[in-house]
Amino acid sequence: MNIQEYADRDMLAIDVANVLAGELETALLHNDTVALAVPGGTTPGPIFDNLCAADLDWDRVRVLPTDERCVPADSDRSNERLIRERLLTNRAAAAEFVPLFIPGKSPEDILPEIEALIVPVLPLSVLVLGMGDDMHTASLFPGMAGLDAALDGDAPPLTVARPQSQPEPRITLTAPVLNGALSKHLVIFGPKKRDALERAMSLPPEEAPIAAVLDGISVHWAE
Ligand SMILES: O=C1O[C@H](COP(=O)(O)O)[C@@H](O)[C@H](O)[C@H]1O
Repeated sequence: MNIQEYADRDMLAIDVANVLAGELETALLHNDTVALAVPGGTTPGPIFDNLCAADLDWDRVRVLPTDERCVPADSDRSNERLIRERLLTNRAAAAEFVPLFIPGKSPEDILPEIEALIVPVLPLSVLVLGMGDDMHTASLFPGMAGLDAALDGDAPPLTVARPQSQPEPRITLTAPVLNGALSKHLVIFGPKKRDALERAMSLPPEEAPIAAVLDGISVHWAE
């Protein structure tokens, strides 16, 4: 794991977007299509605002969320909504979005359909993760039912998460898909998350799920 510190959040957003664009460009040299998985939540918006302008063959890029909250796509809690509004715009409007949730059915019922969409785009070429103060990443939450199975190296690519701390169920990529990415980045802001990450390093992944994906990851941090 390598931790890069930035002077401020704006600098981080510009630099990380450049790194991601460079990695996507390289991946596109070697593949007809490439997959970029990105988080939702409050952290990645400024990176998306920069990345969406990158001069890439976006029509060969498949963009998917690392996890989705099972809410309507127009909800302000929808990760899809954030990605569509902040990333799939400008030049990146040509990219194809691959959803992790389709409203109207229960998450368990929709899972086979979503898996059939996701499996063909794997492995991920580029992965960006966020992390909560509680050390969850994607929607792999400490203490949630099914966490051990989702962290297992033989886990199916997706699982339904019902974290007690959250208002809605989630669908999330599992540890083997996250760890199968050719390039992995974690973006965190503020001292609380920095402390949480440092604590996670000495905790088992069942208590600190972020610990399951730190091998070979580039961490980007700004105050
Ligand atoms: O719920 C979620 O939380 C994490 C962290 O979000 P943040 O708001 O603290 O940046 C995020 O990475 C994940 O995609 C999201 O669904």
